[in-house]
Amino acid sequence: MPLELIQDLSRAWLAEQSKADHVLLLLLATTIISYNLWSRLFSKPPDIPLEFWYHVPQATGALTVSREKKAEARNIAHVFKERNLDIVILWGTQSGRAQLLARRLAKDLRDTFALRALAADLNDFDPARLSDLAPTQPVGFVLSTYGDGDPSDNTNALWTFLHAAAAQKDKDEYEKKKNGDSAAAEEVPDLSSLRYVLFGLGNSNYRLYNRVGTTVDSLLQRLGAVRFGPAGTGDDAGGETENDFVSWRREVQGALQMELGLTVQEPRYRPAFEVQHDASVASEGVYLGEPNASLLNCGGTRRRIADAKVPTAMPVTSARRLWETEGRLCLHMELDLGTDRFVKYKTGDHLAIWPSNPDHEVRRLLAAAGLLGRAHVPMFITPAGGDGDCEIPVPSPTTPDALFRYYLEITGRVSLETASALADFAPSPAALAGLKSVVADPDTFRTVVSAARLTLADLLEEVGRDDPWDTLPVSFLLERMGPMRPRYYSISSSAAVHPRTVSITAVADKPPITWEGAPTRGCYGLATGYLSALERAVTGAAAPDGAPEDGPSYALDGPRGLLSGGNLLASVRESPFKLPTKSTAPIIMVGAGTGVAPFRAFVQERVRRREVGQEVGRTLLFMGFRNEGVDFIYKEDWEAWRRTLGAEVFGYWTAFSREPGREKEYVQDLVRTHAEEVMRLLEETGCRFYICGSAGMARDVVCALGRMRAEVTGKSEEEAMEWVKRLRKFKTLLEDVWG
Ligand SMILES: Cc1cc2nc3c(=O)[nH]c(=O)nc-3n(C[C@H](O)[C@H](O)[C@H](O)COP(=O)(O)O)c2cc1C
Repeated sequence: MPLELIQDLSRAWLAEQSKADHVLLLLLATTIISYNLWSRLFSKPPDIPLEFWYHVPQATGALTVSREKKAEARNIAHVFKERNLDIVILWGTQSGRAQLLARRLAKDLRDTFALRALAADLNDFDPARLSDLAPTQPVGFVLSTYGDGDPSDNTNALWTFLHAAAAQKDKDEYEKKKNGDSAAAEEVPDLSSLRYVLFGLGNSNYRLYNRVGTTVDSLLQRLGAVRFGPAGTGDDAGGETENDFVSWRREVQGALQMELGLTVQEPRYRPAFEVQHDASVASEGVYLGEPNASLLNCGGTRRRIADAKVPTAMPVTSARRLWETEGRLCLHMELDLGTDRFVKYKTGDHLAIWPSNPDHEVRRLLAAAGLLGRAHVPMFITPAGGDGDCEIPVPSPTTPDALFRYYLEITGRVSLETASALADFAPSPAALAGLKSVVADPDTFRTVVSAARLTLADLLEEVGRDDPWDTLPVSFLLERMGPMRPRYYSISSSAAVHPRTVSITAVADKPPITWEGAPTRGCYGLATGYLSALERAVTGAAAPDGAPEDGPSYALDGPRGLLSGGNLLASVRESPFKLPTKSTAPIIMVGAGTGVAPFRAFVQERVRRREVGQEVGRTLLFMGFRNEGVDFIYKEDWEAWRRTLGAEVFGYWTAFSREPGREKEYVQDLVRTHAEEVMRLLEETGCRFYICGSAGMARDVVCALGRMRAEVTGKSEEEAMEWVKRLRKFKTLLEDVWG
């Protein structure tokens, strides 16, 4: 509309208005301006969403690192050349096992063939430069699958690169087919000079078993790379990862021998690390259990605060037992996040907890390895030889006591390979004979050692009897035992309601006690054992001198008193398990046992939204427990929240699988009983379906969903499962599961 016409029209309109109209208009304008001014200056800021302020600045993995590192150092071909390497083994791990296996493979190749082999973090290299490698520069990939068939954090960059490159190749081929070979296309990464082998770690209880290993393998080949050996898989379901790895490695050795024309060296143990004890070193610089330099000698306050992943000392502000039976107990713990602005969480995140090893296991390993006399003598750990794996898995200098207590996973089951390798260090013919009798036959080993959950200390004691294994090198222990890794717990509090406090919910198995208050064999549930000891200390429930039923004791004060007064080392890990942004969106939650923990946080948050006047959408919760009178947790919370939200908004149902005199019922049965409403809600925009608990339970619930869809639509179960896949893809279906 031309400007003059608008001016004419408004002039005509104004001319027709009375004085009273003008006054009214003026009043209206003044009211609007005053209202705006008032709300800006005097109103309270909105109570929700607080998540915005409490967003955790998580390290973003490869991207963050890549910006900091020089391009050359991130070019794998350059590193090969610069360090004169023969092979690089790259590990992609979430909880440390792939890293350990990659290091073992590199060490084995050094020992067997005198190869210059390096084990390295995938994140240290730019995946786009894999194409720079020559066929004489082979690479090994050792990759675990996490979450719901997802890559570990440090595999993300490779994962994204391979998917993008393969999609580009598909597009390129399509264009060429359509428009002829001359069709202009972007350059597709060419990996045809890459020679590789691959081992995937997974657990067949999960729906997407070893998805990362299989996917990376096929994408590499799609881009022209050549696998010169078998693609191995290690299945954690039956605890067979170690054995699977050893068989795969044997085949890889054969393939490498062919590929590179190698000769086998005389077999003898070559330590990967040099360890020197030095009593004269100033104690302030010695790591006594501090996880990193930022916490060394700092009295609990870390110096470098810019990384939310760095663990910090968090006080346990309250702890209680939600239930207790003869063999197990369930803990609810609350921790104060303190004042460090980088330590924050969002509803649905995880808390990573760094446990320590129990006193008796530390003592027994020190004694069995002949290190009791030097338990507190500082030692320097450096890489042995120039061409090896230079990364030291623990801080140095440290002490044997700190090494076994804080830095290494010493309570895991000993593997056949590690047990066999001990033969070189047997302190006596009797010990050697004892060792040989258990390692000679894999079946005997499985029953005598694996099924009995023997730790390394158990085995050394068992076969060495009274002889300490004092020729056992500390390097051997560093190579064989993984670095201590945190255990993750779903946070059971809402960040909007408790921004500076997190709560966790954990079930601990009570270890079987048979002598002197110490478990006979191994340690069941390292972190949960540690948390129960902490709970006893915080609540004052500990019996003097640790009565047998109290379980193992721990150095709860931490190194140099870092954790005294009931603190533990923890950090927040971001999780994609999040509530929809709109509080009106319906949500369906399915959880079993402690799997209901994040749902406690979700419902708590929705109640808060209601309390501040927001509308809350339909909220359904299906929970599974064993026994109503025993392990049904947070019953009072659910009841109170249903009263606040109203049954028309919040509905919850329970299934019990071990209720005497009642038929077993599981969460998937509950979901099926409510099929009509569940299916209807899933059609609504923004609806989310959450599952939290064991992988087996999650699989059963997903199958139930597929069947329900097939029944509603009359289509086949395969088609229904495609629909489930789409739910996952579009983040309508979210899972937080464990093996
Ligand atoms: C929370 C969680 C999720 C997992 N998800 C899968 C999965 O989707 N598929 C699979 O095959 N294995 C899965 N696993 C099993 C791991 O791959 C297996 O435990 C592996 O040994 C871990 O290796 P890492 O320590 O190197 O990360 C999962 C394990 C955990 C604890």
